Amino acid sequence: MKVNGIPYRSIWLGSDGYSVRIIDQTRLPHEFPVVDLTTMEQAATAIRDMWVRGAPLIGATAAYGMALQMAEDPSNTALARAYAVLHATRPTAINLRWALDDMRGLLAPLPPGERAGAAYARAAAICDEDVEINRRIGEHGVALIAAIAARKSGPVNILTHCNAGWLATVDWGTATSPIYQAVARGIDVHVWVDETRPRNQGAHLTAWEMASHGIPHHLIVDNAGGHLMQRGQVDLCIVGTDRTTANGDVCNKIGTYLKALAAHDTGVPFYVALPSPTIDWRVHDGLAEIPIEERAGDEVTKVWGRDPDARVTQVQIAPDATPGANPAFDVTPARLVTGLITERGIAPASAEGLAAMFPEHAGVAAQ
Ligand SMILES: CSC[C@@H](O)[C@@H](O)C(=O)COP(=O)(O)O
Repeated sequence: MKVNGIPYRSIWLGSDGYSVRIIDQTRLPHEFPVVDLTTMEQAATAIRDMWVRGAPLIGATAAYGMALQMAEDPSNTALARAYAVLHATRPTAINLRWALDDMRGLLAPLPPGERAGAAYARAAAICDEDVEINRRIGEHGVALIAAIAARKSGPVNILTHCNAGWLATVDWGTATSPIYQAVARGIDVHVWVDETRPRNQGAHLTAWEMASHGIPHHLIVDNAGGHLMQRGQVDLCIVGTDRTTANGDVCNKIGTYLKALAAHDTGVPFYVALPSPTIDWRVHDGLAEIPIEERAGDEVTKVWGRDPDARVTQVQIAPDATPGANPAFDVTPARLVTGLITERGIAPASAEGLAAMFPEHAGVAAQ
């Protein structure tokens, strides 16, 4: 997508053909710093410390992390270590393991001398595939928005949680791709952006994306969604996911479940947009089986922002003696999900729905 008229992806290869360029998302929306990653360890830090985040971008960064390692040392020992270090960065998004398994499966059989070239080529292909997948998610999802627009006057009001925008993927986003494509088709949309405490990905990232593209939007506190749904001010919810089980349970940013409950109670359609690498075909019970990342408590007790002197600073909002508890994701059971918007079409959130959409995985899912 464009930033000040210049097209960007969220990750790309440097002109030296070796270093990997990312946007340090911890500094948005106040700054737009582009950072060079030149070692596998830096790629791991970028994922762990959330310079890059969002399930698809975590996977793409891990793929390039493997490539950086192969350029430095293509030995079997280094390959195994890179897999282990990158895999340990964040536990919930399945795209991380998907990308690492893909890279290791490609690289391990090759002679070490061929590994760096193959790794860079595959990492680039993973990025290109992600862009195309997300473009197609948008093509399927925009039909939902167009159908609502056809039967009402005024804008289609869409609520989204966290950032499942282009910054969370390589381009387009998942939840935002239908929105960008609706705007491109001239459909009148308005987006309710959940601030998404504690890290405020909605306030910092989704709001920035919407503002950058001139898309009408309002930032709302996480607690406002249910109220807006009760009053008929939300036509549609679209969120992303970090891991979707073979039976359609959706693990996404903390607070997603509460939005799904409110949507269910008020009859608002609740859709989840996902690229197929976000499906964990081996997992059937999201609540029991998906590891939920526990992050530092001070992400809850402190907030980042820009002060009146334009300094980006952190302030404490809780007493010194109060510890924060910070589960970063929750699981929305499939029964609360209206549909899964994938690159192949919109699937019912069920084992049957997903197996029919992706029959090549049905064998794994049944095990
Ligand atoms: C297309 S991104 C889908 C999810 O990764 C997104 O909704 C989300 O929860 C991101 O969490 P984050 O902790 O910022 O990595």
